[in-house]
Amino acid sequence: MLKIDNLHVRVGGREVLKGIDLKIEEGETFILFGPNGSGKTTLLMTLMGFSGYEVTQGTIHFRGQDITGMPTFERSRLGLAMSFQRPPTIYGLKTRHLVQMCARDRDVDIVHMARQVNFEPFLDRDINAGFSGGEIKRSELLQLMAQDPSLVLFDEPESGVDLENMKLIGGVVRKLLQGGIEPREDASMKELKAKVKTSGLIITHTGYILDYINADRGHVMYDGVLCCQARPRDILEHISKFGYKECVRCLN
Ligand SMILES: Nc1ncnc2c1ncn2[C@@H]1O[C@H](COP(=O)(O)OP(=O)(O)OP(=O)(O)O)[C@@H](O)[C@H]1O
Repeated sequence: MLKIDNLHVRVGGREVLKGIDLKIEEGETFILFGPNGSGKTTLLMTLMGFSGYEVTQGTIHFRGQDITGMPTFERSRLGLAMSFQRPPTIYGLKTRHLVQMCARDRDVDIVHMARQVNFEPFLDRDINAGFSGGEIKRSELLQLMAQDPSLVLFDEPESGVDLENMKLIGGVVRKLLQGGIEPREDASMKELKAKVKTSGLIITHTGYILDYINADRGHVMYDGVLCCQARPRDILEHISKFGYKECVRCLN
């Protein structure tokens, strides 16, 4: 599904990613931990192809295609999507219209989808304008549900979310990864069963999202390199006990 080889990325004149190798299989969810400023968001932004993230070495393959130099909209059409930690406010663009754009030519019922994330009352508000932390996450999820990607990148799905909203968001993230989102109320069982699982790459600091999803593998990003591959729960326990200093030891 995704194959990253020896990826080096420069941001703002500084090398932030220093040789990333990573493979994510179809239907697999991969977890990324790491201290602030280690380069996790940079990896996600580079995978989406945003400007300002200059690949100086290495390649990114997605669904068998080399996407290293591909524009963002083409990556999105290939099935790559991202939920941002701090998405921008877009005045003059209603949430309903953005969700419709995300769906492109899929037959979706936006109101039915919005109900699944408790977001119906927000459809006619400008995108992210005055939205709370939890509302921003639900808006992001609704866009992803409409888009129906094959690989979704989540940048800290828990940030700014209270515990009650976490339950809702965690449940929808699980459904999204399992391919179980109903595009319409009348979607047939056959249609739902035909949907394959979605792959995921999730950045988390707290690990709350692990209570809702199945994730077998994780890594720590430390100063632009990946280290300490293990089960996500084990990594989290280790970081809680010893901090990230053990990761430095592992790199030497
Ligand atoms: N546009 C930019 N110009 C200059 N430096 C940048 C830019 N974007 C990111 N950086 C720097 O790159 C480094 C990695 O940032 P990044 O956002 O990828 O870290 P992160 O691991 O996601 O951190 P956090 O856990 O705090 O979200 C940081 O030192 C950051 O200041």
